[in-house]
Amino acid sequence: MTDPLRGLIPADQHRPLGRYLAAVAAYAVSEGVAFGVLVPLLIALLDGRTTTAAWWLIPLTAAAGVGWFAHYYLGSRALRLSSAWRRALYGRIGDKLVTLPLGWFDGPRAGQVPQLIVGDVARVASTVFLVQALLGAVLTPATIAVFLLAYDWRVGLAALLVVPVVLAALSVGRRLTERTEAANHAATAEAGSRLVEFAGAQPTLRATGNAAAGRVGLDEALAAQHRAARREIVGSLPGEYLGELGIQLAFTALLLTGLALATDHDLAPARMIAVVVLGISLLRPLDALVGLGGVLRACQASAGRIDDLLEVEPLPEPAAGQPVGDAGIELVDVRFGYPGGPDVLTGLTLTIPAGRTTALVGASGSGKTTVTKLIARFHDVAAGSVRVGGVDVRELTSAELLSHLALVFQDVYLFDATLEDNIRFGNPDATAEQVRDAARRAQVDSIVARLPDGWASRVGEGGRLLSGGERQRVAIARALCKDAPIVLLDEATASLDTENEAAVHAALAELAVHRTVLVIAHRLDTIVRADQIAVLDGGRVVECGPHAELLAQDGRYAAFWRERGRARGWRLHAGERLDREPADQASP
Ligand SMILES: Nc1ncnc2c1ncn2[C@@H]1O[C@H](COP(=O)(O)OP(=O)(O)OP(=O)(O)O)[C@@H](O)[C@H]1O
Repeated sequence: MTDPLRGLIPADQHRPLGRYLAAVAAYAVSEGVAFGVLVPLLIALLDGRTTTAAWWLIPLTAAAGVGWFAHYYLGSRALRLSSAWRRALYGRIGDKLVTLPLGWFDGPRAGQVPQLIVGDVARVASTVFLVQALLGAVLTPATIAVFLLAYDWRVGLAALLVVPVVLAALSVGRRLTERTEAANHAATAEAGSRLVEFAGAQPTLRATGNAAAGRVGLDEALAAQHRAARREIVGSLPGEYLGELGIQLAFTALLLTGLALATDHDLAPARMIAVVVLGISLLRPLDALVGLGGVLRACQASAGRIDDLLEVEPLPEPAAGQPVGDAGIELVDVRFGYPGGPDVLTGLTLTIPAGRTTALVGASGSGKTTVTKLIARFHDVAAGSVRVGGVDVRELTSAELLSHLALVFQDVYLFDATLEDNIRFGNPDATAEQVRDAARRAQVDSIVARLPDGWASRVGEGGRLLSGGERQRVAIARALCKDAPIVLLDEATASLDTENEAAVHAALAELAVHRTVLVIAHRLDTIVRADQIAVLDGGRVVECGPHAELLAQDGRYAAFWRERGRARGWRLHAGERLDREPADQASP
């Protein structure tokens, strides 16, 4: 077994694995012995010596008995080992996931986790069965070879000489077949994902009256898959024929050797038949051996991916944190860029006063979300510092930091549980009264009223049974239940109906009471009401202050405000009052 696989074997499974391997070896050798013992039995039968043949039944029965016992033991052992490995790997991956930097879940590798958990763990756990097949394909022919050499070294030597030729023919054949198989697998996977995409895009395609155009990519993928399948059928034939040809030639070589020896009277015909049959049984498992090579490589690749995840370093943390002062936040000369990308923040400085609401505005991609993620320490800054309550976030343990923060992001995740369970998730120690109170303040009780089972209604996986605005209200209730002094909020960009709009606003107003709120503001009235507005541009804060002050400066913010106002058909009156409540969003 190779390194990545070996590294994933749980320490407490080394001994059981050793016993298992010994049983596998005993089983494989017993099979070889059974084949070997068949030769004298066959010779005795062909010579008409039935009593001698009957005596040979004793070692044959003994070998079969050992094989039967080992096989029985292996069956239960393999299942137990593989489920122990699977359990241990799930445990290690679970333990790792809770230590991964939060930013890891933003990255491309996070999308591979389902495949890792479903496919790769199962494949690594199945190596227990693979080892059995591999050892069988090596030890059984090796045992047969010993018998063959003992019965007739010339036929034995001929069999051993053709082994590398057979292996080479099988390997080349297998490679040819795998190449066309891989192309077909890729084309099939592509067609599958196009079909899934086509299904998911139905509402958009129909709404835009573009259903036919949406099929183009799918039809192309299906045609490509059809071509690849045909190529696989035609392309795999030479490979299969080559492997088969190698085995046939090897059989012929053995047969000719036996015939030559029999013709020269060096080998009795009965003995010749028996040893040639034994030689043929030595070559047969080689086909399986070559096939198992590909499976082993797939297992190694899976083990490598699991290993990569387990190797991800957590962000360094102090053993003990420091007392946090008030709920203010400071970002001082912060530089940050995502791995492999340009700097997103290029010396950003911002003070977010405790107990006040600060709105972040800026063009799409200007780094608003990144600022909130740096405060929650999804990533570490490249230069500068992020301080919460006067303490650098790198000097706090992650549990301590997150205990001061409530995150209400747009992609809020709700569990397929009841509304009550979802809200309680913010604070598992909350009493039923506290949960209901948070729900009431976040306007969740009106959702409860419309659901068939009220508080006991489940919200579906990811909260799909609720609308976007309702999901955000549950997330706000969760934050209220947690009662953290700092709230990082990404306001919903989805258009909300009037009722939801009003409810979300009321919930947000409740959340802002006595808390430090940093809101990525998309709605104009959220911006107007903020205590201060920070305008991001070029990776820095270019303007910061209350709405009236920034308007008076007549700088970047005022230009943005005028432009948005014109675009939405709104007019700004003296005193910064909008002439109507915005029912639309405005992502600056
Ligand atoms: N996980 C990530 N990996 C790599 N690049 C990222 C990642 N997240 C964001 N970015 C990039 O960083 C830049 C800033 O993104 P960010 O999401 O912070 O901007 P934003 O102002 O919140 O944008 P929007 O208003 O559109 O949500 C963008 O160029 C974005 O493509």
